Amino acid sequence: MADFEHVFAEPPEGAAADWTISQNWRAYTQVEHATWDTLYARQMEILPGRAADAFMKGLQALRLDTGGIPDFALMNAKLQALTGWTVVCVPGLVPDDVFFDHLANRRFPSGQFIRKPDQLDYLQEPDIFHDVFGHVPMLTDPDFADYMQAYGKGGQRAQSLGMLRNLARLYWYTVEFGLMDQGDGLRIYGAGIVSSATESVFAVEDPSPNRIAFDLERIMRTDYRIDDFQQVYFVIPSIEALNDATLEDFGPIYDRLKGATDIAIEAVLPYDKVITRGTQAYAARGGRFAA
Ligand SMILES: C[C@H](O)[C@H](O)[C@H]1CNc2nc(N)[nH]c(=O)c2N1
Ligand SMILES: N[C@@H](Cc1ccccc1)C(=O)O
Ligand SMILES: [Fe+2]
Repeated sequence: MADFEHVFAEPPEGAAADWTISQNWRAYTQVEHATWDTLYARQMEILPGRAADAFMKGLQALRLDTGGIPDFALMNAKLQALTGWTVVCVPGLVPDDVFFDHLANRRFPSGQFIRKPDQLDYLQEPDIFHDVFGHVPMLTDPDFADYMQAYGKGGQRAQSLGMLRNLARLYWYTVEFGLMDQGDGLRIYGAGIVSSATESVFAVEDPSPNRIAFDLERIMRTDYRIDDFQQVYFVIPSIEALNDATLEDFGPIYDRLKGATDIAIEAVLPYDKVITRGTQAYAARGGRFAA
């Protein structure tokens, strides 16, 4: 991660001790506001029928479509009234302990910058479109709001126990790339998917990836890829069920994980509850680097 443009080892100049910076909303250019509008409009063509109802409802409630990059002062007034969460600005990826401290206090750290017009489809670091459009709607859901705070506290604990590599996979396969069985079909709730035009279609409809029922310990043993569409998605029955499954003390689970092997990204295990078994054709032909 060291060569990412927006990663720093200590709070950069102008940032507070908790790494927050001012959004400085007035400084965004017309091009930057237009980038938000383009990305927003594109997702609205794709997400109805694919994104979870909880996501669509949250998006509506926050009114992130009033033109341009949302002003956090206005957005936070709505969000805070709903679930007590606020969004704060950070210069980019922040260290894990800083990230967890924000979540544990119901503050979601969002990048301040927006992607350049030539990066609409792919960028490595989270920008304000991913962080706000992707993450914040779900924070209006009371159960999800509690889950994220619990994850922050759980992260602090995992870090002290040296188990962060395992716990980070839970975040990855739920908060970032989670699918939900909504009853009327498979739906997206993961921020990394809903903020991506291409993965929004791939995650729900493509025959390539495996889709496997949520299994906490299995997820914490499963590798993930950060550079392309996922080869496996895990499906929760509901946000409430996700919350229930993660309330238990992870101590004994961590003890078991210390002696367990990692599970390959494309593996399907005998005990997996398989929802769709993938062909893995997309990854086999070279993923996003395919000719
Ligand atoms: C697991 C770990 O906490 C995770 O990679 C964190 C690190 N720092 C971050 N910092 C920001 N701004 N946003 C993030 O999503 C994260 N993720
Ligand atoms: N229950 C977990 C904390 C946690 C909750 C929710 C998500 C992640 C972690 C623990 O004991 O460590
Ligand atoms: Fe994210």
